[in-house]
Amino acid sequence: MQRITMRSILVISSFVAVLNALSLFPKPHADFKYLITFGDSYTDNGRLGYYGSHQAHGPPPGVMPPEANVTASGGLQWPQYVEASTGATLYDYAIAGATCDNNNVERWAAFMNANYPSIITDEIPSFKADRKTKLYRGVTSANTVYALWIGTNDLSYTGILSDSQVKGTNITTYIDCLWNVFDAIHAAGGRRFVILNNNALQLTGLYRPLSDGGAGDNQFWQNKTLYNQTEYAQKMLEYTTSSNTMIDYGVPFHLLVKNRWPGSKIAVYDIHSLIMDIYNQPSRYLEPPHNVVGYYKHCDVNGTNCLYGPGRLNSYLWYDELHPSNITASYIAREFLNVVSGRSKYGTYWEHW
Ligand SMILES: CCCC(=O)Oc1ccc([N+](=O)[O-])cc1
Repeated sequence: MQRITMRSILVISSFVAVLNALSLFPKPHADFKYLITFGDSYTDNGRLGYYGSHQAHGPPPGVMPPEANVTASGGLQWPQYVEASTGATLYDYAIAGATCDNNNVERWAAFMNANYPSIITDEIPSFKADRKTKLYRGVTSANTVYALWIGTNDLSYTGILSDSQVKGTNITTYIDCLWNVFDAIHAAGGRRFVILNNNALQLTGLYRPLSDGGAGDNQFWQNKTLYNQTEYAQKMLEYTTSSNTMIDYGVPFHLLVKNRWPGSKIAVYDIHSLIMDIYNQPSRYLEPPHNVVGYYKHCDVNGTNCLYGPGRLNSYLWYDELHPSNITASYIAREFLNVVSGRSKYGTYWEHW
C-alpha cells in the first residue's frame, strides 16, 4: 500500500476510465439535451465543496459551482460521464451528505457548522431559483431528464439504521419524500424522470461485518465495532430492499392510479441489481486483479491519514467504505443512458397510455 497524495494519479485514471467508458456508451439522443440531478455524494460533482467554502450557503441563482475532477468516487461522478459522452448540459444539485429531507433525517456537518443541506430544504429551492435565470432558457419538458438518487444517508447509520431520524418519521416518510421531490419538479415543468433505487449497501465495507472483509471503526461509523455487525448488515439489507420494493410499487401507483404527475414518464433504474451484477461477475467490469470486497481508500476514523490501494482504482468496485469507485460510476452512467433510451434490463418504464 502506498502513502501518496493521489490527486494526479486519480485524475489520470479518471481520464483512462472516461476513454474506456466513452467507447462503450450508447449514442446520445437528440431529445436529451439537459440532465438535472438531485441526490447525495453518489451524484455530487462538487456542489458540497461550494457550500463548505461559503459558510454553508449555496451559489447565487443562475450560478453552477465548478465541477470537481475528484469526487466521492475517486474520480469523476456518474453524471459527469453522462455529460462527457452525450454533450448534454448537466445541472447537478446533488450534495454529498444529503438526505431527502432534513425534516425526516438531518445530519450534522461539523466542518460547516450546519446540517448537510437536503433535497427538499435546499436542492429543490436552488433548482427553482435557477429556473428563473438564463441557465434554463433552453430547457423544455421534452429535452430534459431529471434524475433522483437518494436514500443512502436517510437509511444510514447516522439516520434510520440507528433510529436517529426525526421523531415520528420512518422509512415510509423517506419514500413519501421521493414523491414530494417529483411533485416539485413536475410543478416546474419536468416530465421525464429517472429514479435510481438504493444501492446494495450490505456489500459496502461500511455495512459489511469486519469478520467478512468489511471495515472496522471508520469515518462514516466511528464506533462500528461496538455493534453486532451481522445484525446491522442484515438490517441494512432489509431497509434497502424494502425501500426498493416500495419504489417499484410506488411509482406506478402514484403515476398511473393516482395520476399524480400527469404527462410524465418515469423509469426506475435498478442500481441494486447492477451493483450485485458487478459484485458477482467482476471480471466483466473491473481490471484484474478485481476486488469487490475491499476498497481503495483507507482513512482513519477522522477521514484523515489516508492510504490508497493496493493496486489500481480501476480494479475496485468500491472507492472507500461507502462509495462506488470511479469505474463503477462509469458503468452506472453507461447504463443510465440505456435506461434513458428505454433499452436497459435495469430499467422499468412507466407512462400514461
Ligand atoms: C451516498 C451517501 C453518502 C454520502 O453522502 O457520503 C458523504 C457524506 C459527506 C461527505 N463530505 O462531507 O465530504 C462526503 C461523502
